[in-house]
Amino acid sequence: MNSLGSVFAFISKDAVNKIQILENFLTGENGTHYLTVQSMVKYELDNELVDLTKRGSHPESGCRTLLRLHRALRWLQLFLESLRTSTEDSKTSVMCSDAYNASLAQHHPWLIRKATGMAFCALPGRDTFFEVLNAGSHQEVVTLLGEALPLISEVYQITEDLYAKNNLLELP
Ligand SMILES: CCCCCCCC/C=C\CCCCCCCC(=O)N[C@@H](COP(=O)(O)O)[C@H](O)/C=C/CCCCCCCCCCCCC
Repeated sequence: MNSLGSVFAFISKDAVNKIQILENFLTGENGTHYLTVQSMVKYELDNELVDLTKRGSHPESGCRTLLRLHRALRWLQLFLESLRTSTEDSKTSVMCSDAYNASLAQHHPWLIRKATGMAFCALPGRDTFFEVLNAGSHQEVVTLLGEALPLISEVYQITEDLYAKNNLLELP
């Protein structure tokens, strides 16, 4: 994302911050509980380490932090699928914003939605995206995406099912 320009810095900064929160749990004194998503959910729920209805004493639990990244993964899945099936005249800004509106947008306040919409207008064209992926010719990238997307879907679905089972999909 950094190679796409500074206008995307506020997005990548948020993603990096959230990954850092999870890495800190993993390397912390209770790190063994953070080796899998399943063990993290069990540990945090059993020990009342998650703010379930409103933000309180655990504003940055592993569960709520992963939930934000999980929702972003859905955006990525939709966007990459669009990119994979796109044609020469497809617009990345439209693909990106359609994917955003079908996923993350419903969880973001007005200001973030506006800022994100403006960032999408600054997106480079489809060819640049294929180059950014740095995986060979267009056809090779399309093949690679065809292999990667089922794995992204699987990861997404495992987390979605686990969070649904534990009523964690709307954590504040
Ligand atoms: C072919 C090139 C592919 C490029 C691949 C890029 C890979 C990047 C993958 C994901 C990046 C997006 C990560 C965004 C995480 C957002 C998490 C979130 O929703 N955070 C909000 C809520 O957090 P809390 O306040 O509750 O802690 C936070 O408010 C958001 C802040 C920033 C806005 C995030 C907008 C995300 C838009 C979707 C990404 C567009 C990327 C466009 C570049 C291709």
